[in-house]
Amino acid sequence: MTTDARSREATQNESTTDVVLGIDDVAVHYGGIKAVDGISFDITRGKIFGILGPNGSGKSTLLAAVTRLTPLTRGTLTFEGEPFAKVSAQKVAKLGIARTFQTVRLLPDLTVRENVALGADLGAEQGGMRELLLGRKALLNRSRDAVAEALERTGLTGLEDIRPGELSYGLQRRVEIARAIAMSPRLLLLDEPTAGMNKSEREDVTSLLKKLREEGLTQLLVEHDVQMMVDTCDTLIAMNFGVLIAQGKPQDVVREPSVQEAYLGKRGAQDARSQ
Ligand SMILES: Nc1ncnc2c1ncn2[C@@H]1O[C@H](COP(=O)(O)OP(=O)(O)OP(=O)(O)O)[C@@H](O)[C@H]1O
Repeated sequence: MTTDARSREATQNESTTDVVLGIDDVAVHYGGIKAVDGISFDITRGKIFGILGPNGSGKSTLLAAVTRLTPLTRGTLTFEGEPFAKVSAQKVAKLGIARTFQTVRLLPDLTVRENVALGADLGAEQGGMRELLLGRKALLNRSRDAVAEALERTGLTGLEDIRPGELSYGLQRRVEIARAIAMSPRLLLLDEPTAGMNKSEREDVTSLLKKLREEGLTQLLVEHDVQMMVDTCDTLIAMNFGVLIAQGKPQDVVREPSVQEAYLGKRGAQDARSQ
C-alpha cells in the first residue's frame, strides 16, 4: 500500500469522529516549485496533530495555505465540515482558527495584557489594529474577560503589566500562545513554538500544550524538535519535498526508514531507535 493510501485509510477510520480540519489533496506550487504537492489528512477534535519535516519540506507553506495566506494550486480545505479554501486570510480567525508564528511578533510598547487583548479583540471582530489606534481603553474594556482567561490558562497571571522585552524568551512565546487563545479558537496552529528555546523552556511548552489539549483545544503543531513531537502529539505526519512520507503514532513515524533518512540523520536515527 502506498503512503498516500495508508494515510487515507487512517483518516477514513476517523471519519465517523469529530473532524475539525480536513485537508484533501492540497497542493501549493510556486511556478515550478512544488512546495506542497497533494497532502491529505484530517485532524480530530481535542487532539494534537504534528507535522515533522526537514527545512524546505513544505510545512510553513501548508500552514500558510490553511490560514489562507497562500492560494491553493489544487485541493480542498474544510473546517468543521465547511469548505473554506475561498475564505480570505482576514476572515480565518472568525471561523475559529488562530495561529502563532515562527518568530516572536509581540508589540514591544504594549504590556502583556495589551498584547493578549489584540487577540481577544480579533476574536470578537475584525479590526483589532484599528481599535488599537483609536484607543487602548476601549480595546481593553471589550476584551477583558477573554484576556484574563487566556492569561490564566497559559500561566501568565501576575505578568499583565510587564512589557515583552522584560520577559524571558520562553515567556514571550507563551504570551503569543495566550494572544492566540484569547481569540477563543477551536483550532490552534503552532509554527515552531519551541524554536530557540532551552530544554526546560521546551518542556514548559510541552506541558502547556498538553494542558490545553486536556481542556479540549485541538492543535496543529509544526516543530523540528523530534523528542518534543513524540512527547506531545497524538498523531504525526512527516513531509519531505512537499509530500507526505509517513503518518501514524509519533513513535512509529520517527522510526520509519524514509523519515530517518529524510529528516533525522544518523544521530536522530540512533535517538529514535533507542526510544
Ligand atoms: N513564496 C515562495 N516562492 C517560491 N518558493 C517558495 C515560497 N515559499 C516557499 N517556497 C519554497 O517552497 C519550499 C517549501 O518551503 P517551506 O518554507 O514551506 O518549508 P518548511 O518545511 O516550512 O521549511 P522550514 O522548516 O525551514 O521553515 C521550499 O523549497 C521553499 O524555498
